[in-house]
Amino acid sequence: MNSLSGSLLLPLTTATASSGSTKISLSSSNTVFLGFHERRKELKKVTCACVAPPQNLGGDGFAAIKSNDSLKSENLSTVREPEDESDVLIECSNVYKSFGEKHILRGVSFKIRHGEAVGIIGPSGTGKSTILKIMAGLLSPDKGEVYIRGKKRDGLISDEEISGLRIGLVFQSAALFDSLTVRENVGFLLYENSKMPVDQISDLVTENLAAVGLKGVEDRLPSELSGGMKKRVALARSIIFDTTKEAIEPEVLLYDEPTAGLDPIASTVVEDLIRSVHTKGDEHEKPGNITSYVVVTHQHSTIRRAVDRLLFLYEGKVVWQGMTHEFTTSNNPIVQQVMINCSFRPINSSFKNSSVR
Ligand SMILES: Nc1ncnc2c1ncn2[C@@H]1O[C@H](COP(=O)(O)OP(=O)(O)OP(=O)(O)O)[C@@H](O)[C@H]1O
Repeated sequence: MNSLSGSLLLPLTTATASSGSTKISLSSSNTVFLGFHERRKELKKVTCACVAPPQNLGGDGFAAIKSNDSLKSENLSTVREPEDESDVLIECSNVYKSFGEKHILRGVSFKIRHGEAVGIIGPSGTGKSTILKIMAGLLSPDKGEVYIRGKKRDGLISDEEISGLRIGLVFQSAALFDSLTVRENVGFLLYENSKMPVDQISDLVTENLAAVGLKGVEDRLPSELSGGMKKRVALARSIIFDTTKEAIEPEVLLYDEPTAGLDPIASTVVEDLIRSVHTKGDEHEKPGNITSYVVVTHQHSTIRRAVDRLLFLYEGKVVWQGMTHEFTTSNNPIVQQVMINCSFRPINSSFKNSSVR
């Protein structure tokens, strides 16, 4: 059974999730005739949390590190400073993942540090969403390790009870529960998993909806919202937390193409919201706020507005990583080819359909 904690939320409407040996599947049609209490019981099966033991945090972790993973032709093997490991929240080490004959990830290694805003980019089908799901603990690697605050995760998040870090995944599709109202969607984990009075949860839902620029939509169903509004509701759901808890673990939020399908203005709103819920590792951060986040994106505006550091995934490996502004000036031949093929432009262009092969 999946564990539940704070604001971590992995709702899967019309989707299927594997959880250890248990396969969970839920479609909106499964829930449409149930009352709210029953529907919550039903939906509770598909929420899960990932947590790990606390360690001391510190440092900004923003140094650009070039990787020499698969390319030797570029200046990728620059001398690396000794690294401070105490601020590493998530580490993927030599991760491999195949689906049948398709070898998608072939030795992916990177670290997500306290306070970071990281983007994962790369050609379509290169495994960006797959590595996000592995970080979230929804998929386990075939080979390699995932460390959560220094502790090796064995299997999926549902397989163990560890505490100290919340990891939230915001799905590309927003993945709201179709049969629940906006209020029920946003407050879902608190209704289910906290001792907060219903009225207090309702107030908190309204507060979090206001934080993402939504007012008066609490009683609407997801089908009554635009695509951009759905994404904002999903964001509100991912940042809500139990305000009665004394200690709130830091949270890493993973966004899978948060601006896909949105027009430029709606994209900008979502990108700025992603920034606004980020604490940037401030010493006096508010509990419950997002400590670090990772965004999988094809949108240049998202890269420019919402991300500080980039990981470039290509043919199953991280072939380049560095600060966002360094990407456009990189000497890496693959990066340069992407720039030429995709006309890397500042605002709202996309390289989703391009190939660097
Ligand atoms: N559960 C699965 N079963 C089989 N194949 C899968 C599964 N998940 C992903 N794949 C395949 O793995 C490859 C990588 O998928 P993934 O969604 O991670 O790529 P991506 O880089 O995020 O692509 P895009 O940019 O188009 O969203 C694709 O070929 C996809 O079809």
